[in-house]
Amino acid sequence: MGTLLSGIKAPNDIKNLADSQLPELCEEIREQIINTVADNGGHLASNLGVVELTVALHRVFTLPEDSIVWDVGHQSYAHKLLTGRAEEFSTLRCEGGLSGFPSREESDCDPFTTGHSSASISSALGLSVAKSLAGDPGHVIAVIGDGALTGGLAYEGLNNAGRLNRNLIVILNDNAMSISRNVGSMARYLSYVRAKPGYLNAKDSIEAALCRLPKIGEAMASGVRRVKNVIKKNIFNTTIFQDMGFNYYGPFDGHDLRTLISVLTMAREIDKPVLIHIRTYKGRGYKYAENDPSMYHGLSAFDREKGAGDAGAQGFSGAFGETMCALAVENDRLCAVTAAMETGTGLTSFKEKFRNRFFDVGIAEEHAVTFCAGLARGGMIPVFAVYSTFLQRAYDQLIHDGALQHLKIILAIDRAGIVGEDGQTHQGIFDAAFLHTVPGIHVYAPTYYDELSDNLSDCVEGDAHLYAVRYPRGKALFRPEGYKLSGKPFGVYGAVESHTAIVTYGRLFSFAYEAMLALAKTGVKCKLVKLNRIIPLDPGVVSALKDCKTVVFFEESIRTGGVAENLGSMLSEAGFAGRYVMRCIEEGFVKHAPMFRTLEHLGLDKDGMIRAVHEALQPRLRGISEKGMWT
Ligand SMILES: Cc1ncc(C[n+]2csc(CCOP(=O)(O)OP(=O)(O)O)c2C)c(N)n1
Ligand SMILES: CC(=O)[C@@H](O)[C@H](O)COP(=O)(O)O
Ligand SMILES: [Mg+2]
Repeated sequence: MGTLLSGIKAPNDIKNLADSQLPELCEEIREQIINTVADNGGHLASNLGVVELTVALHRVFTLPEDSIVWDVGHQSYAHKLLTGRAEEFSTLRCEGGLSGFPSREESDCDPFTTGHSSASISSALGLSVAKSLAGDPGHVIAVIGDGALTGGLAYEGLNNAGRLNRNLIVILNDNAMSISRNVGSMARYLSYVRAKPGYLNAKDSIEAALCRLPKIGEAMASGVRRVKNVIKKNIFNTTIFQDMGFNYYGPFDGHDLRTLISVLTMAREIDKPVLIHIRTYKGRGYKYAENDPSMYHGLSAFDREKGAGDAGAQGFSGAFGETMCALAVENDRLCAVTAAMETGTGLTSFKEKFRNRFFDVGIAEEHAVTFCAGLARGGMIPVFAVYSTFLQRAYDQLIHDGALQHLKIILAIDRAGIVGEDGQTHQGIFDAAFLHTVPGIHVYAPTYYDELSDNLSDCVEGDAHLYAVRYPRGKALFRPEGYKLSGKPFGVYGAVESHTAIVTYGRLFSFAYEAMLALAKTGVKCKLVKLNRIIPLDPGVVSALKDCKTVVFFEESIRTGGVAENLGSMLSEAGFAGRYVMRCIEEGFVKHAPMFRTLEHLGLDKDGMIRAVHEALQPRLRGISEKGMWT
């Protein structure tokens, strides 16, 4: 670690450095971030883009009295390094180590634990109002990217904040990129604002004025007043932000420390909402990331000298993308919709081949579902490819705009289940539960790529209602020899006459099958029920299980409201008198760790399953047998 950075042991230590040392500090921060992400994986390009901004924020504001809310939070690495977490930074995204996102548990300089986009203005506004009510003078700053500004929630925040008579600073970090190139009218508008010549003149004169601003110290007050006056004269009056009640300043060079510090110092003094528009470059300071900011947005460990290789969409996402292309050739009504996750969901080749049927709607999951409703109403067959965790945003739209209208919308739910290093905010462990409450939906959980294709093509062919096909992050696991697609809602494998049953779905089937084989070798014969369609469950599943003495259900999902609970209640109604054990995710939030380590911890790997079956068969040893049917 660089010498300046290693001297920063606590929040606000940065204030002990001289102005002249700050560029070197920025270099050290960049080095630290590049090396750590090369070792551990993580979000590189976005973090490299905000190094100067972060340094400027920490120079001007005092944490934790003042609060910085990073939108999404994937760009908070420099902030971590400057708030007493430099020593532990090498543990970033590792099990037991620092989170890759802001985390309240980690530091009181992280006001919120975040990972989902477009929420910063709302939460910063609430915090600011609370401070005001409590008589707390602290400032609140929201840093939001141009990509995050495509999310509707951001406008709800802006709308609400516009009339505030208190200092609230929103920094728009405009790098013209979401994960892919930013899309939509707002992106176009920002590029217009950035490029408008009259505007640039104003910017130049503002910058010239700012350069004359004295150093922090005695002369600050008059300097700030002077700059405020100059800025007032040069303010660009016609931005949407100005119209919404914000004082708008910018766009400024977001890599120019002196300008940033001066503007922030000025903005701190204004008892109104202020929006500071800065232009930054994603990947700044690492040539590979500068050249391909999209690939370096978030990535696995790589060789720093050689850079990362672009593997393209692989695993389930790759299979989904290929299937979509194949289906689109046969059916010209098939459309693909993504909420700013084109590459992650495997839709790049669909976009290239079927440009007029591909829609990146920005980070706008609610809109995406309702937009799909419109497409469906107009006779198209929309497939919304979305990560499980982000679909949470669109619950009402599924019910009101989709299910109630009896429209055919297909959800391709990627990253369903444990996702690994992104951790708590990104685990896909809620959809299987909340989709139970969406009337009429059919949800499939393929274990293998050909099952995914089969399910998707059935949905495209099927009647008019909501469908979801949910599949995990990464690749398919063990496939039993001779395993064939059944095309049925469930299948029964192994010792079909046994009174001991394992039930599961999705990728856990692979582990369950291996567990079943291992148990058989030790004389414990089980049947294995694989659920292909998890909502609604086929009544045949109940028939296959109701005479069992012991049923153990493994589910990579939150227990409350999940498939295991639902099956339990169906069995109960059918008069099941055996022991029903559910091994699901009990804790609401599962921390970051490698995906398979997490499954192991949760007892959802092969060994965990073997243990659970043994325990279920010997309940008295654990002293829990008399407690009823469900455990
Ligand atoms: C609700 C939601 N949808 C999607 C994402 C995935 N996501 C994370 S960062 C990102 C792009 C953000 O772009 P921007 O705000 O401009 O930040 P940048 O990376 O460019 O600094 C996306 C789409 C998310 N975190 N939350
Ligand atoms: C910050 C964010 O929300 C995304 O960048 C997310 O981390 C992507 O996850 P995958 O790596 O699984 O595509
Ligand atoms: Mg951006």
